[in-house]
Amino acid sequence: MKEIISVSIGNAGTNVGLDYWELLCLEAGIDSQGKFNSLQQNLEPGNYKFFSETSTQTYTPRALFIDTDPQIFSILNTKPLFYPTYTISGTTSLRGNYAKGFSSKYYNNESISLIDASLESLRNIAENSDNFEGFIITHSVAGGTGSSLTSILLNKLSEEYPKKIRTTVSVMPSENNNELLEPYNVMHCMNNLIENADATFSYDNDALNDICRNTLGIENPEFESYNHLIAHSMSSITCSMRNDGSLNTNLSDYMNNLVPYPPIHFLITSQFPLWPLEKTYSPIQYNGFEVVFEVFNTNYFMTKCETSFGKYMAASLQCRGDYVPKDICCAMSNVKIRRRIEFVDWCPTGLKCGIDYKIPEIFPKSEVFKIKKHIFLCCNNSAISDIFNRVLYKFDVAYANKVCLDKLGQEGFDDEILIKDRERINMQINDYEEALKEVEDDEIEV
Ligand SMILES: Nc1nc2c(ncn2[C@@H]2O[C@H](COP(=O)(O)OP(=O)(O)OP(=O)(O)O)[C@@H](O)[C@H]2O)c(=O)[nH]1
Repeated sequence: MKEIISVSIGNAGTNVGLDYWELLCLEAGIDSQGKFNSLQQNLEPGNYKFFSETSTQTYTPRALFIDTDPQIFSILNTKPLFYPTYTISGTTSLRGNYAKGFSSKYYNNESISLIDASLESLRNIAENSDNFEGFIITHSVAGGTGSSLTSILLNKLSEEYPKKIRTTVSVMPSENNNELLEPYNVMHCMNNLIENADATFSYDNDALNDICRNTLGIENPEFESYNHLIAHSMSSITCSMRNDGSLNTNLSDYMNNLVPYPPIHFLITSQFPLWPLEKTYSPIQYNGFEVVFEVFNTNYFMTKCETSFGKYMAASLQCRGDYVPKDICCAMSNVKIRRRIEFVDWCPTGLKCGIDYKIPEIFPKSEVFKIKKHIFLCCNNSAISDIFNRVLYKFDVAYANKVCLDKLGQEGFDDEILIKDRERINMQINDYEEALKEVEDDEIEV
């Protein structure tokens, strides 16, 4: 079992990261002081791998928090669970301007010292690990800090740790966001994710909003509810790594099972059931077939894209809780036909499944019930190109209207850079179109 280091960048990244660790602590029986609370549950030793242990038997998350905004200190100061030295902050937020984070003016003074300090902390965390496998970076692609520092750090990590796996949990913006610089932030950041991340788990605030309203009945959902959903999903991504599961037991399994070739590494997730806590009657007990069938329902996907129009390149199911393996196997073969799930013909991995018999935890202030049978889907579907099309569309509108181009120019971002970035996003969309094409018989090597 290998260690994974989590890095949270910017405001959204920090909020998501904190929720993720809160859930991991609940699942590991570790309290807010980092102490194991034996009253909570029986623990498997593997659960500790994500934490480092001190001589006083205190467990500390292998986690680093980075923000340009110094406010991060006041949030993390109240949380003794985390090492104070692993909170790196600057003096002022980038106020939604990616280019500022990269510009020589700012970069020389502040970004570079933030990144240097972050790399130093990561070296310390890595030295205190037996066999760390890689990184999970939480961030938003739309914020100034979440987009720029993530891009710079990914680049540095690929130089310093070329053999370690770099994954990101990336929050895509809502379609209705009207921040002027956002289209540029998103475009640059997506380019860097294409180049320097090995796998990106994508979440978007519109899809999370729909789930909160339509499934959980929350009239005016806030970030807190979105972040709980993302944290639940992250807990499922890593549960078999923490609990000695049978599928995706480390990050390289995710790569092998879900990423057919490097740029096609944008993954989407869904989970079922999400039973609203406020419902007056207890949750329906779904059977194996029902959970597998429903988890492919587009209503539960945490990224807004038309999966039913796309094709799957690979998909893996993580069953969590009280399952009978035979029921799941039957459900998997039936569901492909009944849901009309189409896989590309050139990728052999198809649909895989693992079971973790531990029932997932929920937040103390949860929106959902604790359910005995939970299922999580992580997949690579060509419909994710919808996101890249939206990125391109928003960029084209902003660029055609010369929105804030002067601000980008002041930071050294000229037309040439912007057009090059645009081209790369276009190539990514073409890659997804290519992926949909069927392989001719004479192209198949025997
Ligand atoms: N899901 C989620 N989205 C958030 C949260 N906070 C902000 N966002 C979204 O993230 C984007 C802004 O990113 P932030 O993380 O706030 O900004 P930042 O990366 O800290 O960058 P600067 O503040 O510009 O320095 C917008 O699209 C927001 O809608 C959060 O807690 N959860």
